[in-house]
Amino acid sequence: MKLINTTLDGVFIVEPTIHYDERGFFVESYSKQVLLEHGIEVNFVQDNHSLSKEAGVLRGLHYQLNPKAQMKLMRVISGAIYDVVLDIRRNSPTFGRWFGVILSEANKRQLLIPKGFAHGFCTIVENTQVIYKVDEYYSPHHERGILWADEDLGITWPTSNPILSAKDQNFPLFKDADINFV
Ligand SMILES: Cc1cn([C@H]2C[C@H](O)[C@@H](COP(=O)(O)OP(=O)(O)O[C@H]3O[C@@H](C)C(=O)[C@@H](O)[C@H]3O)O2)c(=O)[nH]c1=O
Repeated sequence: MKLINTTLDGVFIVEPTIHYDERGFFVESYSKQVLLEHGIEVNFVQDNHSLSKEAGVLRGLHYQLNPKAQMKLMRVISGAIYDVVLDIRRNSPTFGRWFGVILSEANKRQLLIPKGFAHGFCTIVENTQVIYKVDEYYSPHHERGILWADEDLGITWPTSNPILSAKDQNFPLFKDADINFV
């Protein structure tokens, strides 16, 4: 398992070593030790699992405000997503910049997302299942979002006509978003 830097400080692609044999494969899907070797100390407390039935389901962009902000470790166990993070740390040199990567059942890549990022993904095949760890419990009171299609962000999603929840259709633009990360 190795961690690959991205264009956003603190965001890593986690590339597992996949051991294929005649039975199938074996992979270490999480290693606390590997994260510690990179100076990342995290206590994951909740695992989430979602199914998106169609290609073009877009969930996001989501975050929880401090003090309930979440680090997330995303992976895909069936299908594929385009996974996107947006830097919402006001004093960051990359504030307002985004990064995207394909996570799939086939590549088994994971995305490690620190606190201070909004996050969303769009499925690129049907019946996509995503599993992720978070280090803070769900808190509806701290839940916030940013409109996925905000032109100021310039995110190149795989579709211009995604399937969205009612909640995700009504998030504010980035410039109006409620953000308490420094
Ligand atoms: C996120 C979450 C939702 N729920 C409930 C609330 C609601 O009734 C139902 C569906 O919630 P949502 O519509 O918010 O689910 P979803 O749109 O999949 O939300 C997720 O999107 C991705 C992009 C993320 O980054 C996650 O942190 C999370 O915000 O599940 C929980 O019980 N616990 C949780 O941790």
